Amino acid sequence: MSTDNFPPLKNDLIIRAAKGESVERVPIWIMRQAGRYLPEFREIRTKQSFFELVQNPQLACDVTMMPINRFDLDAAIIFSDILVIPQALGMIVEMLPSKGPSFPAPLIVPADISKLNKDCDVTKELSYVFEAITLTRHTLQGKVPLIGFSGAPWTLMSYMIEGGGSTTQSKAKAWLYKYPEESHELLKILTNVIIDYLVEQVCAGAQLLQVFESHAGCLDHTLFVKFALPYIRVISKRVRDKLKERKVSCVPMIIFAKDGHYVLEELSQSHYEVVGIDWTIKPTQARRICGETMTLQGNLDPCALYANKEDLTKMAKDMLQKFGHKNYIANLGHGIYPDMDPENVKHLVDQVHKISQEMIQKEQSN
Ligand SMILES: Cc1c2[nH]c(c1CCC(=O)O)Cc1[nH]c(c(CCC(=O)O)c1C)Cc1[nH]c(c(CCC(=O)O)c1C)Cc1[nH]c(c(C)c1CCC(=O)O)C2
Repeated sequence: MSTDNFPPLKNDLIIRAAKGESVERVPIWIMRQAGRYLPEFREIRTKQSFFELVQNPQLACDVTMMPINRFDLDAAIIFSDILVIPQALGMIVEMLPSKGPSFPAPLIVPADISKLNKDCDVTKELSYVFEAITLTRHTLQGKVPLIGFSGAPWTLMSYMIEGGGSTTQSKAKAWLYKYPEESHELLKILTNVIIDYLVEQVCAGAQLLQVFESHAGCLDHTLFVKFALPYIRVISKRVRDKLKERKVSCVPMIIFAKDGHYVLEELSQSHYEVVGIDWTIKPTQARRICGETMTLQGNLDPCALYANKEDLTKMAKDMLQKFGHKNYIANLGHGIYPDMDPENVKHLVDQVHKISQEMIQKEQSN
């Protein structure tokens, strides 16, 4: 499928917001917008395993389109997972029904790094993601932009050592204290793969990129600055350089470090157009730290969607007033939960549009 005849973009609100340009209404998308809270997703999951969906470009495209067909969202995000990178490096990852991701053979000691296929050809190993992106760009017919993504090095490293979810990340953190050099070696391997992966996603048609540092919250400032931040910075720089070399226009990049309020200043100076924030920091404080010209994304508590519609409207309004309509992309502060009522998602999306449009019109008439 061709990558040089994509349909023209009809809604570029999120791209304009990411670049700090003016918008007529605030764009909104929802992290994990294609997921188990949608009955049509649960239906398709009765027939296919999670990674069967991810690895089949047509099915991945169909799932990506599910929330776009239902709600007035301003971006699609390619249906995939951050754990496709450990898979490309040769690790086995299973998605267990009530447990989430699981690695039957995690990395235990630094010598295990040598088992990784560190020179893997990303173009080949993850070709299904690139095919899904190109197919989805055509299927979207320019309705909204398509976001590509990757996990950040520390988050991927911690999954590869923990072998699944963990509240303390203590096995992975032990590496940082006991084996700092080998930890850097692993982080460098991951960074190189992530860079190639993101560049290929843009070449395949991704119009924005989000880097997920989901496990920022278990580090302290010193560890983050040593083991996470340098790689986050190298990624944004090298992705831009590599795209330039290939004469492909760069796309806006979003860094989202869950629970990363303690490194917001550093993240806002890491050459990403957008900083995503969770609900543990006040919007006004995030603005103060990141500056007026930084585009912020977030940060409604995902549980706010359990509230009644009237209260949800108030929370949407409050969020818009605090962030302001400029340099802002509305979103939750983390992924949506599987038991959420899709009706409430629709309400949030529509209210963000309605309220922000009124705010902007009122400001223009003054
Ligand atoms: C940490 C992480 C993962 N995956 C991801 C992250 C970073 C974001 C975050 O911090 O949550 C990213 C991700 N995972 C998924 C997407 C798809 C795009 C989207 O709609 O946002 C994205 C962007 C689909 C998914 N990834 C997963 C599902 C549900 C799996 C299923 O259908 O059984 C979906 C729709 C599984 C997954 N994948 C992962 C976990 C922890 C789980 C289990 C938890 C859960 O079930 O929600 C790893």
